[in-house]
Amino acid sequence: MRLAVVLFNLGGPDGPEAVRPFLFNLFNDPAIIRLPGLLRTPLARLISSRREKAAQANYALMGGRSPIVPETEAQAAALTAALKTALPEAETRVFIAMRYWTPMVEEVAAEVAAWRADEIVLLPLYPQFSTTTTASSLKAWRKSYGGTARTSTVCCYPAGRGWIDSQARLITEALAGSDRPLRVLFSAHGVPKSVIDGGDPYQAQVEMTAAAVAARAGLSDWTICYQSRVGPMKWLEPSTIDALKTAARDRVGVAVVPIAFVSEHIETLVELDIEYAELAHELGLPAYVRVPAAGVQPDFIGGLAEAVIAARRAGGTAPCGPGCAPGFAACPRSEASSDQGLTS
Ligand SMILES: C=CC1=C(C)c2cc3[nH]c(cc4nc(cc5[nH]c(cc1n2)c(C)c5CCC(=O)O)C(CCC(=O)O)=C4C)c(C)c3C=C
Ligand SMILES: [Fe+2]
Ligand SMILES: [Fe+2]
Repeated sequence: MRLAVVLFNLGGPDGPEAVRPFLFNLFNDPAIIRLPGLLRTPLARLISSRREKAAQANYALMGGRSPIVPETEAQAAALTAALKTALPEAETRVFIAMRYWTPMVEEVAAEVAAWRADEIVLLPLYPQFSTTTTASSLKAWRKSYGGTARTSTVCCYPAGRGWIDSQARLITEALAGSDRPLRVLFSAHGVPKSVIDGGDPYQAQVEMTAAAVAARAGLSDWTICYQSRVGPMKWLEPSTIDALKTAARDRVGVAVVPIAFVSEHIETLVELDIEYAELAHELGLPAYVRVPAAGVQPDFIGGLAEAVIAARRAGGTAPCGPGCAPGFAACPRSEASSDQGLTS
């Protein structure tokens, strides 16, 4: 039996010349800019050309490219090893499918079909479900995959055991290395507030993750904030910048946890490690510590393997645990439900 596990993430440019087309693909996604194609596509062209230089300068700080693909390849290798032990009877291959740059969902769907998988498990590397990320990737998959394999989908794992344990362990280690008490800032990628007002469960699931991690790690001083704001709309609040200012007023150092990311990329290595570290210094914060993303941390990889096994056992339906997103296109419990307005 051939089992294909497909890991979904956003992707990132693999060189300076890829920055503009990567940004174009992102802003041309109707899950990101909710306008009809006739308006969205020219707008995406305009925004990607306007952002190109500044974005290239940021990617230059990481050697000119995003590390998201090599980071995800390492996760795929670790998950392959975990699944070999857990499912010795299956011939398992873990694929990675990126939404906005190579290896793109469309080409990976063709590869999985050509490999003649008997079974597929779709596994987003987004612990919290959002229409802007998970639903967009799964929709692209469904459009592209032409094979006949029995498919199950993991919609999300905001309070999944392995995911929560990995975060609690990484935070505990970071706090133990500090000579003073720190406030934990759970910093999630923001989304426009209108997305949440439209029923997207992302914010509720981020809050669920943070509360579960805080309980598991026994934290007393913690707060949630949102980074990476783009454009003039109202985004989720408070911003991570405001949370840093509040910590400065309270004269407390911080440990920043990238609570919606599972690997290192521009949002952690540049925004958190350079931009916000500089701001923290300017604000005179007593300490600024950044907790690493989960990467190949064994609890996290073990949790992904468990999610694959549970999805298969459920027979084509996701293991809809606490915080799952019924009513959303990604949640197979509601496979026949509407598309959340993600028209293309
Ligand atoms: C939880 C994960 C993510 C959500 C939710 C999300 C929403 C979202 N993002 C943008 C715009 C940009 N995101 C960019 C980079 C980026 N975003 C995520 C994850 C989420 N995005 C990741 C993992 C990355 C890193 C990719 C990399 O190259 O390393 C970028 C590009 C960087 C930049 O120019 O700032 C943009 C732009 C919007 C508008 C949005 C919700 C509507
Ligand atoms: Fe983003
Ligand atoms: Fe679900």
